[in-house]
Amino acid sequence: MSSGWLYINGARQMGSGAEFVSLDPATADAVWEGNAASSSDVQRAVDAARAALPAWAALPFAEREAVTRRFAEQLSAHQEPLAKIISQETGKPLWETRTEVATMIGKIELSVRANRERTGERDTESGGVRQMLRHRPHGVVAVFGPYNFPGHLPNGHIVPALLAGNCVIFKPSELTPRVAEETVMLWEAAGIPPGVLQLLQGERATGEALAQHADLDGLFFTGSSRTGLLLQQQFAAHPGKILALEMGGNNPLVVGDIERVAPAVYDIIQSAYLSSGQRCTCARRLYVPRGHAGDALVDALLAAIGRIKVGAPDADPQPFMGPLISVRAADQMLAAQTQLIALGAEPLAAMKRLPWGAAYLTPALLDVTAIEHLPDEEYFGPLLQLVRYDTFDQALRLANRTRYGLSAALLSDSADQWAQFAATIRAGIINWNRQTTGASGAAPFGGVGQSGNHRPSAYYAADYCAYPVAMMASERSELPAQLTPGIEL
Ligand SMILES: NC(=O)c1ccc[n+]([C@@H]2O[C@H](COP(=O)([O-])OP(=O)(O)OC[C@H]3O[C@@H](n4cnc5c(N)ncnc54)[C@H](O)[C@@H]3O)[C@@H](O)[C@H]2O)c1
Ligand SMILES: O=CCC[C@H](NC(=O)CCC(=O)O)C(=O)O
Repeated sequence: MSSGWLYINGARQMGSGAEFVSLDPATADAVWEGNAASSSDVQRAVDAARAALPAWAALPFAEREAVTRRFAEQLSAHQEPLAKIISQETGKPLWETRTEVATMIGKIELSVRANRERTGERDTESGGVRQMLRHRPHGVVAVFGPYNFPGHLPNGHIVPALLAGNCVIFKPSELTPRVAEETVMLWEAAGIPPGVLQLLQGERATGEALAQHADLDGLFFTGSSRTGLLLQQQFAAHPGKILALEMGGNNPLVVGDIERVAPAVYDIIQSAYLSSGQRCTCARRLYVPRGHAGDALVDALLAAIGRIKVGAPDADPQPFMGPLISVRAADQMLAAQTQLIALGAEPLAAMKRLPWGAAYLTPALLDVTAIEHLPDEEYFGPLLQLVRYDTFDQALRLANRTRYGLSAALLSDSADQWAQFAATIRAGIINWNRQTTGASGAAPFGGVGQSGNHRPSAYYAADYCAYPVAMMASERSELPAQLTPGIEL
């Protein structure tokens, strides 16, 4: 177990707030134990960031880029230990956390490219006037991370923010402090200057103290819509601060006209149960036509669900699904299932707790067709709701019946159905014959409705990390050939 620290002004130090612990969800062993950052720790971190900002922002881009590239080297050198730590603290199988670390490494190159392409410089001249486009960092920004990708998703804010010249205060999820600590150690080894990247561990109180700090210039958040909406309300009084919200989804997956059942079943499983259903892009609602073709698909899906391997994250051979992040999260999923059944859902495959740990659940498929008012909730776990439909138009209408709008996918052999789907569905990520999960870091990543605030991340993260400055410049002041009417000199 690691004895936890904060990282303020280039030094590791104990927090002076409340004690908290992070547990391995597979074994319930403590993984990290330490003290949260108190409001005075938050104050010291903000002061150190403010002091470090002028020098960091003034560095040539190439020098900031060099630090991020050294961080990528550190990640490569520590790929396997970091994957093991992520697996231990989240319960995700090792095969999956290895891809998470690989994605973190890939993020550096993508972010350098995105910075140049989306927030680079432009110089033109017209009639003796130079026109220049520059981008400036916002200043001191906070990054709040979720537990489900404790390495990759905060990294997706931190790397572009640092490249743009901001100083970052990182507040990871209280469920994954150990991963954050390890990541910051790699930044330290990469030579990040004191005050430029700091780590404040803690629960909600630390998050609130940081989010509400008067000297913060912005906050980049990935997490639940519930927390995101609270932050949105707090920031409403501060239009000068930048707020980027990447939030949840209640994502639909529609099955149209298909001939081959097996690839569709595979895509459904990858959509609904990947990461034990703990991805913001996971499909939560599955629309399948009534009739023989739909029945055959549901039968094949049920058979495949029954064969999904759930097991210890480090087991050999590897399972597809590990435990959920915590016993509490598993309890909440079981409660959601009970509630849906009480509303009229038919459990085709009921979610069950597995005997080898209270956070382990089997994947569920509930037929919710009979529920007239289906709750528009994100159930963040391995629970897929099946709706049988009569017409494709009806399926699209139902799919759009959500306040969220993150991801959506269509499984269909029909190009006409795809054209209709792509034109009708309201979401930031829309796929055809591909799973709803596994979005590309080389594209913008964000959603509409309560999934975000129109500041998409991934390739477009560069946009919210800097603001544009348009300049027009002449070497000296000149009188125009003709004065504006009404002026005499
Ligand atoms: N759209 C995306 O890119 C994306 C990606 C991953 C996860 N998510 C969403 O994240 C959720 C799962 O993550 P989670 O449970 O860690 O989210 P969460 O909202 O509980 O926590 C996210 C962060 O906010 C902090 N926080 C919580 N309450 C706070 C408050 N009142 N004030 C300030 N900070 C506070 C937490 O400590 C944590 O660091 C799901 O809803 C999922 O869909 C979205
Ligand atoms: O849980 C939410 C993120 C899921 C993941 N999305 C990305 O990785 C976006 C790309 C990026 O940020 O680089 C997914 O779609 O599975």
